[in-house]
This record gives sequence, C-alpha cells and structure tokens, in this order.
Amino acid sequence: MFAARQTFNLFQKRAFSASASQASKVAVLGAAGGIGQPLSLLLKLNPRVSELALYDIRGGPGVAADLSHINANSNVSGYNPTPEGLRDALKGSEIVLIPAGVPRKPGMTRDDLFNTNASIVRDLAKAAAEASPEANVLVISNPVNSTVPIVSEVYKARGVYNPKRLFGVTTLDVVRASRFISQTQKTDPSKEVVPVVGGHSGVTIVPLLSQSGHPSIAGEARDALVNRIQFGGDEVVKAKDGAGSATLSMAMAGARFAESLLRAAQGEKGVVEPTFIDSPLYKDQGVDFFASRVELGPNGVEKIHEVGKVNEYEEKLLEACLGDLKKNIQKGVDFVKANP
Ligand SMILES: NC(=O)C1=CN([C@@H]2O[C@H](COP(=O)(O)OP(=O)(O)OC[C@H]3O[C@@H](n4cnc5c(N)ncnc54)[C@H](O)[C@@H]3O)[C@@H](O)[C@H]2O)C=CC1
Ligand SMILES: O=C([O-])CC(=O)C(=O)O
Repeated sequence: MFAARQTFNLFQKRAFSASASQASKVAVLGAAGGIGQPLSLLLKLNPRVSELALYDIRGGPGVAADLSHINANSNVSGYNPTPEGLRDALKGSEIVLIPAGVPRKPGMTRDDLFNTNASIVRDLAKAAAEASPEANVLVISNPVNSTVPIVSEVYKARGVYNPKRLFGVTTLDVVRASRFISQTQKTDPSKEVVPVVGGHSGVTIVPLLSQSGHPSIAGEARDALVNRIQFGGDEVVKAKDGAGSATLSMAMAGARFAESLLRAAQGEKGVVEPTFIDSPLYKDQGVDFFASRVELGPNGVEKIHEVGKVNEYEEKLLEACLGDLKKNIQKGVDFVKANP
C-alpha cells in the first residue's frame, strides 16, 4: 500500500514538471479499437502528454470519458465522428497517431488489408493535412509499407509535405526481436538490441543479427529466429483465431515511439528509434521509403542512420526486402494518384 502511494506521488511530481515545461497535444485516430484503447491508456499515463484527443468512427467519446477519470494531469477529450469532430481532434496536435483500419484474420497478408485501409488512411491524412499540417504523423494502420506513401502523396498534393514529420511505426519489430533473441539466449530482453530495417511485412522485415549482441548465431538457429521476427505478427493473428492481430504489444510499441518523439521535442539529445520514413538510403534503387534507425529531434527526423555493415546472409535478406518494398510503396502512390 505504502509502495503504491509512493509511486503515485512520484508520478504526480513528474507529471507536474513535464506539463509545466511544455504542453503537448496528442491525437489518436481509431482510438476505440483494439490498439487505440490501450494506446490511449498508455498516453494518458504519460506525463509528457498534456492533452489527449480521441477520435473514432464509433466510441471515441466513451473511451475518453473512461480515461478522463484517471488521476493524471492531462485532459482527455472524445470527438464525434463528423468532419468537424475530426478537425477539432486534430487542431493543435503535436503528434497524430493513426491505428484506424481493419486488422488481419488468419490466412491474410497485410497487403490484403490494402483495399479497406488505403481509403481510411487517405481520408484521415486529408483531414490532418488540413487541420494540423505541422504535426508528426505516426502511421500504424497496415499495410504500413503502402499507407505511409499514401499519407505522403496526400500531403504533397496539398503542398504541406514535410518528410521529417511522417513516420511508419515499426517499433513492434524491434520489440519482438529483442524479446525473441532473449528467449533463445536466456538473457534480459530489455537489454537486447537487435536492429531491424526495411519495411513492416514478411520478408521486408530485415533483422540484423550480426549487429546484435549475439552476432555468432548461425545456421538453423539463425534461420528460425529471423523467420520468427519476420512473421511474429502472424503468430498473434493465428493465436487470436479471427479476433484480430497484435493490439497490446502494439500499443506498448506505439506509446514508446510517441514518448521518444516527445522526449526529443522537449530537448533530449540522442533519442533513436527505428521507423519507416522517406529515406535516401535506397532511393538510387527506386525505394523511396525505408526503415532504419533514426535520430529524432525537435523537427522530427534529425538524422537517418545507415544500415551499416551486413553479412552475406543479410545482404540476401535485403535484396528480397527491396524488391517487395518497391512494389508496396508504388501501390500506395498509385492509389492516391487514381483516387485523389
Ligand atoms: N504497425 C504495426 O506494427 C501494427 C499495425 N497494426 C494495424 O493497426 C490497425 C488497427 O488494428 P486494431 O486496432 O487491432 O483494429 P480494430 O478493428 O480493433 O480497431 C480499428 C479502429 O479503427 C476505427 N476506424 C475505422 N475506420 C475509421 C476512420 N475512418 N476513422 C477513425 N477510426 C476508424 C474502428 O472503428 C476501430 O475502432 C490494423 O490495420 C492493423 O493491421 C496492428 C498491429 C501492429
Ligand atoms: O500482423 C499483423 O497483421 C499486425 C502487425 O502488423 C503486427 O503484429 O506486426
């Protein structure tokens, strides 16, 4: 009891000092969904967030009323599913997180979600380009390899595209990678760092074990680990058996990425996260977006890290990744061109 009270007091103190130094409005679009709800809960508990705006086509105000009773300093508002509601949710936001859209069922690929989610993301991007063109946009909705280019095309068409402020959330891939490697090595997962580059689906997810703390993992053990990281999402889809895909681990990953952006915006140096962005790394091969380690700053993307030294095995993984990624990106671009 005493310990719990102490924790609470510490939290209150931190909440007060953070909100006194900087007000940060964060909007969640798709806030009543499987990811949206736990993500909003974690954001409500984050003392760096001063205002939380929750929007969904159904249930936003209910989730907001529930979270608003939590005794943390931030204000939580739910918005009606109208164009005005969406605009008001977005206005003044520093960060806009988008987990709106349908999740996979067993047997589907992320690309199978394109037909439904492309127009959802396009329409939300239009509203954000209008109401909060300078916000950092964090795209969670799948297929991320295509939905991120969709947002960029929408912003470009309106003359407000800033590549430093658009992020595909691939944090879950490194979260999984550190957990899975720790299970094979019997180590503490919170201390394991495994760079994962490329995109966010199947073979476009490229774990770089040679750059982890266990570069000597080889043979079947390596193949199994790489495969588990690439297809970790499928593991959850299968286990949920038709009830959706990863939501809780994704909420943790999304909240971590938002927290990193806020830390960087509030002056902390050296904040690095993996993320799928408009990147120069493989543009010469026609791949305009790529996930690698990115240093974040007050203006969003501060520095894009190179992929670094890879071994022959990883070179092959990268080759397979780039082929698929290029097609996924083009699909998003073409969609907005055909359906502006
Ligand atoms: N980037 C990543 O690592 C991950 C991405 N995802 C993706 O996140 C998305 C959401 O997944 P879940 O939360 O499990 O799905 P869900 O179906 O539980 O929730 C989606 C929510 O979006 C809302 N929504 C639909 N259209 C909307 C619109 N136009 N405006 C606002 N809200 C809208 C729905 O009402 C629903 O509440 C899926 O596309 C899924 O594939 C899931 C896990 C990891
Ligand atoms: O697998 C899915 O469909 C959801 C997702 O992106 C993930 O869990 O990584």
